[in-house]
Amino acid sequence: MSNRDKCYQTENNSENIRTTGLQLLPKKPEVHLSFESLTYTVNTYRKLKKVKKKILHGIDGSFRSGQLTAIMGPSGCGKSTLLNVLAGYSISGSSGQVYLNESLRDEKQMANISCYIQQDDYVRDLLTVRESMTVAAHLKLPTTVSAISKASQVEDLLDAIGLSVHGDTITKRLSGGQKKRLSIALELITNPSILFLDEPTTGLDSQSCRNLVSLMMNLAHNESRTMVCTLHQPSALLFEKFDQVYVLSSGRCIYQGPPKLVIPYFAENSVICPPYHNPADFLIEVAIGEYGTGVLVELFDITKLTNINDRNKCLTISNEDNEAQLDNGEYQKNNNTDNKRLPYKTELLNKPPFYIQTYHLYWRNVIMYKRNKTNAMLRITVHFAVALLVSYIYRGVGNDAARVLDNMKFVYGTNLFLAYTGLMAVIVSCEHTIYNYKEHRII
Ligand SMILES: Nc1ncnc2c1ncn2[C@@H]1O[C@H](COP(=O)(O)OP(=O)(O)OP(=O)(O)O)[C@@H](O)[C@H]1O
Repeated sequence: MSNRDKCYQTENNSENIRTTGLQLLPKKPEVHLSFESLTYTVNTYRKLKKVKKKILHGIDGSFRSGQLTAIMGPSGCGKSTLLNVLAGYSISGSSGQVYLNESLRDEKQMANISCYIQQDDYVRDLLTVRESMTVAAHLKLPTTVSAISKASQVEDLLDAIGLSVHGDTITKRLSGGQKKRLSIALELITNPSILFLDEPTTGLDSQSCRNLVSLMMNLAHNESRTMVCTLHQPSALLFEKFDQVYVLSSGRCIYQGPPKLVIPYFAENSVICPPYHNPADFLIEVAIGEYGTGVLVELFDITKLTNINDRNKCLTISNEDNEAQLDNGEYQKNNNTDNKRLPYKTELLNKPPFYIQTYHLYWRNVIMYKRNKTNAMLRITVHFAVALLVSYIYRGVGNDAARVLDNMKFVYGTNLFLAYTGLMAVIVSCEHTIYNYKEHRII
């Protein structure tokens, strides 16, 4: 059976979601991401005084390749901050060690092997799905890859992600779930080993959530990627699909392990889940402190202690062992043989040169201008109107030597007008520009 045929059908869904191993770039190595004593501090201001605020309090953890991990916790507990720090977006203010297998994280390597899919879908509204993918392929893949190969990879990925039938649809017409899948496909072009997703299920209905989680699960299980996402309050059905959950409470870890072990683990620490309760809701209630802050302190300490004893910190119980461990009543066990940090090395990706990137960005903008006719017509009309007005005011002035100062004002004014109207476009699209910078880890 070819890789293409290894399709995966989600339960009770109308859409097929498939993953594929067909990639132009060589498969990047499996990467086991772990971190020790991770702290993140920001500056806040109280009555003009700078005050340091700790958001992450020296947490440890480990996210394994081939697993889908959900970072959970109440709002404001530091989920996105943890994702930003791990992905290398928030460097200043953070301390502690982040490991890629046995090596300490290197910023360039991290950018090369990972991608970060943010909560907001930054897909270009006016491009079709296929055009978005093609531009991304031209911007991200090396020039040694031919245009035909890039096109075939785009088709392959669209097929894999279940969007080939929507290839010619303008992205603003896509549903929320389809946009999210397009965001993932855009990142899969470079074949990353680690995918970070910030609240991917927010705003999606239960069916789309299930489809998306199934897709992430496939990417983790079938292609041995390390998938880490933040999650708010999933349904019980969705919750148990994850391989691992990492629970934060006020910037501290209170649990890491398989979802099935949550209830027995807390029960062992005298926190009993009420019957018929969604375990995900129960987790959040514990993390908020509804079962007492004393329990939370105990849970911090136990998790920390387990982590200190374990070289790779927080719990990593392999899936096969889950049932057996559940039966034995063993929860946070160290798995030293599994956790050995493996050597990690990968070649940095050669991005296309600046002039090629500029060329593709230029054509992307031309397409977008052509599709946004109202905007283009408005700009042309404004320029014509201003030209007519200025030429009427300055009619016959050019030949009059007594009005040199007026001529100077004319040159100054027209230059200013042209510069500002050009700059305005930059200011309006500034948000996207910042995102692009972030995407390429420039800031
Ligand atoms: N640069 C910053 N300056 C001040 N406070 C910050 C900064 N960044 C994050 N915070 C604070 O850190 C806390 C954690 O923020 P974070 O966005 O990580 O929470 P979260 O768990 O992702 O929340 P949500 O689920 O609501 O998105 C919040 O209280 C937030 O206000």
